[in-house]
Amino acid sequence: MSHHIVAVKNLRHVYPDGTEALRDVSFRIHHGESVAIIGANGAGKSTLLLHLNGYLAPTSGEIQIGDFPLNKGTLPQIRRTVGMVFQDPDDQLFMPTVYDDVAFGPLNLGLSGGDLDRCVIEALERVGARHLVEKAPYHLSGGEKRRVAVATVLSMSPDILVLDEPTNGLDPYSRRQLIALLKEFRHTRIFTSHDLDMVLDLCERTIVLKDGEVRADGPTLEIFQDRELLEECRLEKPLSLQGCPVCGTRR
Ligand SMILES: Nc1ncnc2c1ncn2[C@@H]1O[C@H](COP(=O)(O)OP(=O)(O)OP(=O)(O)O)[C@@H](O)[C@H]1O
Repeated sequence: MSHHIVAVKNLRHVYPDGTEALRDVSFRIHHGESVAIIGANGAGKSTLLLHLNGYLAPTSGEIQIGDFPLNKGTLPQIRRTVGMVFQDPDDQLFMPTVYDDVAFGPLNLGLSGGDLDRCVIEALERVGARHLVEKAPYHLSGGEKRRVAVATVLSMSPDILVLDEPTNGLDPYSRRQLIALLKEFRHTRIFTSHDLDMVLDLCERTIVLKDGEVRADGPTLEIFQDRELLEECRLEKPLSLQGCPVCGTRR
C-alpha cells in the first residue's frame, strides 16, 4: 500500500465551453488526514472534488487513489473507496424513499435482507435521520436532504469521505451534529467549505485554491493567520479567530 491515499498530479480541467477551471493542481493526502479545500466562489473547489471519484475526467494530469490510478478500468474500485457527498443533495437522492436511497450503494455491494436493513438504519441514525426512513426524498427539507445524502455515503463505509460544502443550509443544531459526526469519522476526510470555523475545527491542513491553482497548502491555523493570503484569495478569518469588536479580546 502506498503511504498516501490521494495523489493529484498536474491536474488541469477545461469545461466544454472553454472555461479553464483547474490549471495545474498537485497535492498528496495521507491516510487519516483531514483536509479542507477553500477558496472564493469559482476558484475550482467543486471541479477538483468531482475528479476525486471520476465524475469528471481530467483534461490532463493524473489522479491516484490508494494503489490505483484513476481511469475507466479502476472506476468501480475507486467509487467503493471514495464516498462523495455532492454540493446539491438533489444530485444524490433519486429513489422513491429515503430507505431506497441509503440502501442503493450497499445493495450494489451485495448486501440484502437483515444486513441491508441494519446498514441503512445505522447510517440514518448516525446522521440523526432515522425517523425519515419511509419518506420520499423530494418531500424533505433542505437540511434533511443533506443529512440523508451523507447517510447514503456512510452506508458504503468508504475509506475516504469527500464532501462539497457539507454544512450549507443546515441550522445551527444540525451543523453542530454534522461536525460531531465528521469528527468521529476516523478515515481520510476531504471537503470544501465556506464555513471557515468548521474548517478550523475539523482540519489540520488546508489547501487554498485561487483561479484554479493551489495558492497555499499548509497547517490550517497558519493559513488563517496569513492576512495577506486571505485578502488576496478573498477569504476571511474564522469568527473564532477574530477579535471581539468591542473589547478587542479574542473569543
Ligand atoms: N459545467 C460547467 N461548464 C462550464 N464552466 C463551469 C462548469 N462548472 C463550473 N464551471 C466554471 O468553472 C469555474 C470553477 O467552478 P467551481 O464550481 O469548481 O468553483 P467553486 O470553487 O466550487 O465555487 P463555489 O464556491 O461558488 O461553489 C467557475 O468559473 C465556473 O463558472
